[in-house]
Amino acid sequence: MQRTRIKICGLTRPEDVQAAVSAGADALGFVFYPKSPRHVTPAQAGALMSAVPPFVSTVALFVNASIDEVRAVAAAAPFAQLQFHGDETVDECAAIAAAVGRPFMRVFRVRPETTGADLLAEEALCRAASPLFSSLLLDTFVDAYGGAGKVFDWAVIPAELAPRVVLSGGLTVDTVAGAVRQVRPYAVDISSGVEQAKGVKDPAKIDAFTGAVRLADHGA
Ligand SMILES: O=C(O)c1ccccc1N[C@@H]1O[C@H](COP(=O)(O)O)[C@@H](O)[C@H]1O
Repeated sequence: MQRTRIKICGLTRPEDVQAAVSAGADALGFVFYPKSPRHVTPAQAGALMSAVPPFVSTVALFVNASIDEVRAVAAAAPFAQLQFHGDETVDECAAIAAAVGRPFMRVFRVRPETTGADLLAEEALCRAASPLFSSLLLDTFVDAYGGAGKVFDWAVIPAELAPRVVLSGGLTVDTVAGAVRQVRPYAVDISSGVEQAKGVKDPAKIDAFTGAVRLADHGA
């Protein structure tokens, strides 16, 4: 069985980057949405990313940003992948990704009425739109866009889609093992669940989170 990849999002401090890397995170997320308490400037992100070792990926998260804003970040911070977490259309995601030459994840913010067919249709649309599309990231619909710690009903995820999705939305140290066992996603993504305060990560929670994922991967 494949191991579940782990993304830790919303890093703002060098010690939090170090904690996530030490805990074995596969990807680190940096938020370029000015309204987020986890927002970093391009220069701050460039400095934080310079401490990330070669085989750990970096993700730049945007909410309704323009091509020029994404270009400005790309010039200052060597991120590996984009995460579009707003109301961008699929074509806008594809155009921005092409402009900066990076693959992209597109968020689907799941509502109570969302169906499995909706998720499959969205993934097909993204694949058709761009060779740079990497995966759907599933989060819970909230007005504030993300990082809100809210869970959706994972039962909506079709079994055939699960191995390709990034599962997020209110995951915690206590719930992630159940999520991995139930959904078997490609990856899990967490932000608020491993914080001690907004924008400040808790190294013990990061360790516990990655440990819980690994145990669940091994059937424990
Ligand atoms: O982290 C943020 O502040 C944020 C802001 C705007 C959009 C998305 C954001 N984070 C992403 O939200 C989900 C869920 O986070 P949480 O674990 O429920 O706190 C996750 O994909 C983050 O990458």
